[in-house]
Amino acid sequence: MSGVEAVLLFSPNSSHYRRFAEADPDEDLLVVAPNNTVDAETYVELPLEFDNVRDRIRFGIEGALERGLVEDEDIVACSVRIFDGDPDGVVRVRVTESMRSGIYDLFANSRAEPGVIRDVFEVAIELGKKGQKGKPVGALFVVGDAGKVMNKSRPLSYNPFEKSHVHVGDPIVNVMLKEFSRLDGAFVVSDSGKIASAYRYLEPAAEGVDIPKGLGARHMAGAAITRDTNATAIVLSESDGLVRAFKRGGLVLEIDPEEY
Ligand SMILES: Nc1ncnc2c1ncn2[C@@H]1O[C@H](COP(=O)(O)OP(=O)(O)OP(=O)(O)O)[C@@H](O)[C@H]1O
Ligand SMILES: [Mn+2]
Repeated sequence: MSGVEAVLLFSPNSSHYRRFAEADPDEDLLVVAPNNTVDAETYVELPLEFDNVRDRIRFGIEGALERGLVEDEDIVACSVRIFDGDPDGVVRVRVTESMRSGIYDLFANSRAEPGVIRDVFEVAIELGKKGQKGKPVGALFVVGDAGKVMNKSRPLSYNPFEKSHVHVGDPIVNVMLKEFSRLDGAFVVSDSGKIASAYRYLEPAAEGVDIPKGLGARHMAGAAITRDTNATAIVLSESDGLVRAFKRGGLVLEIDPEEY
């Protein structure tokens, strides 16, 4: 394709991929898909199939940016599926540095399953939009590496999820999470999305944790537990209404639920 820096093929089938690869062997061809089924040389993992084309493209480009495969101001062509079936559309996009939101890193490189991160993230966004009965509410979700997280925390109250085998993403669970978010402490969620506990008081070591000044104890505890374990923390702030994610002891994402 002329006038573009690279061609991004979103979830191509093998004949589709071959057609592009043979048409112009010198072209920078990137495959963006959940799995590299076509054995592409340059491949960006898409941890989730986004239904929305705009989200899918933005996410794929962010992944390519993270990997240094495209850069600010590049014009790229994205071959994507817009209707059902095989890729059926091409969208030209100007890559901008602002596409690097942190979402890609959050989903692609977390220990928990990407779908679990998404489900928890969506609960936090929804809670942030609506609050609890119209009042702003805060919440702290610690996702992944749950055994270690449990070892570095203690219960503030009885655990309503004890012996239950419920998972995030289940509509009834979302109602429960929102209900329990009025109370203190953190939710602990396993790699596969099982809710291990509510009302956990986190006791991680806080040295070496570097988070923006002005954030309080909830954010500090959330950030610190991700340095002490391989968990990801998703925090909704009661005071400023933002959803933040922490990994490896640092802030990776900050989003206003109203704009998401
Ligand atoms: N170590 C901890 N483990 C679990 N939950 C905690 C911990 N520390 C604080 N919290 C929870 O965070 C709540 C708010 O605390 P604080 O106001 O200090 O946090 P914050 O970071 O300013 O969050 P917000 O922006 O929501 O006010 C507490 O009421 C408590 O439920
Ligand atoms: Mn506070």
